[in-house]
Amino acid sequence: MNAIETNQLTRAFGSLVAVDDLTLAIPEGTVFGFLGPNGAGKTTTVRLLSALIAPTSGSAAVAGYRLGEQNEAIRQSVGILTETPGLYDRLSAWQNLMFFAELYDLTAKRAASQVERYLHLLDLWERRDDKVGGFSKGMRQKLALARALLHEPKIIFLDEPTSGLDPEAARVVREFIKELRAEGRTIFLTTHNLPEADELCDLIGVFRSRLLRLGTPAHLRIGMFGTGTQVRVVGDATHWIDTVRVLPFVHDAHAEDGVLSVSLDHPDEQNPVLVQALVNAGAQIRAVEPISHSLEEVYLELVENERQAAAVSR
Ligand SMILES: Nc1ncnc2c1ncn2[C@@H]1O[C@H](COP(=O)(O)OP(=O)(O)OP(=O)(O)O)[C@@H](O)[C@H]1O
Repeated sequence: MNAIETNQLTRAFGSLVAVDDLTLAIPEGTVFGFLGPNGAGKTTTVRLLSALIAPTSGSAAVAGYRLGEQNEAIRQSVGILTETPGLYDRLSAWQNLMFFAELYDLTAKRAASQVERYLHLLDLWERRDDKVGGFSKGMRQKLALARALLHEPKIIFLDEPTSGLDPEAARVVREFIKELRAEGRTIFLTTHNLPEADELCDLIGVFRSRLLRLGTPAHLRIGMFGTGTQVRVVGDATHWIDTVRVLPFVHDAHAEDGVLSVSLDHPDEQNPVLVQALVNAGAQIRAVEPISHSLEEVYLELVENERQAAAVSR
């Protein structure tokens, strides 16, 4: 089943269309990375999907409930970690969570057991009676995460969950996200941290008012840049360019610093032929590796292409 489905979901603020015709399906148990530049409409999308604001047009189903018709059920099924978690500095960690548990309508007994569970899970139990005003940014973030989870939502929206955290605290949050996924929950992760998205996400949507691309990190890489093989050779790599360009499956090749970069579609089958051709021609090979592009390169290329296309159509 899909945790989230949208169909031509659109939200305008006056003449500004923040979310334009978004059609998307996110299967249950997925970590979905929602990437886009500042002002792309990501927070607006999260607010739409958690039934905090209404769409201008289009439809969506969240946790199987229809947006607009079953909003209360949607709110009960989702947990949200926003960029500015409103915690009460004068209350202790325990009191903060108990306060929010009551807002979620948990019984007093269940609230206490859930608060205890998440304080333990996020390693805040020893600090439960300390006022949150004295907490570090990492501790606050963990507390805000606990708050989003108290009612055991099936779908969790996380807006920049590791932003501003030191590497150790960020790692704790990332590991926690992996545990949530292992429990079968769906995570909708908004982030500008592309290596983090690459590490965590099963599916990625690149978004700038409209959905520019949707796919697994690997598919996005191949879709943007194709596949390729790097061959490191002894001596000047330009010497072997013609040797590989004549191979029928090679789309293109170039050489730099003793490395031949060869664009081809099926490395598993074609690398042995490529290597054989080079050896036959007299090349001495140091290493053969896949060409890998970072998600950051893919993202920047996509957003830049879209910016140029928008400029041309104006
Ligand atoms: N309540 C509102 N009234 C008017 N305009 C709004 C409102 N909420 C958002 N917008 C506009 O919609 C656009 C998208 O904003 P949104 O906050 O969704 O972007 P974002 O992708 O979350 O940005 P960031 O990465 O900077 O957090 C922006 O131009 C913003 O100014």
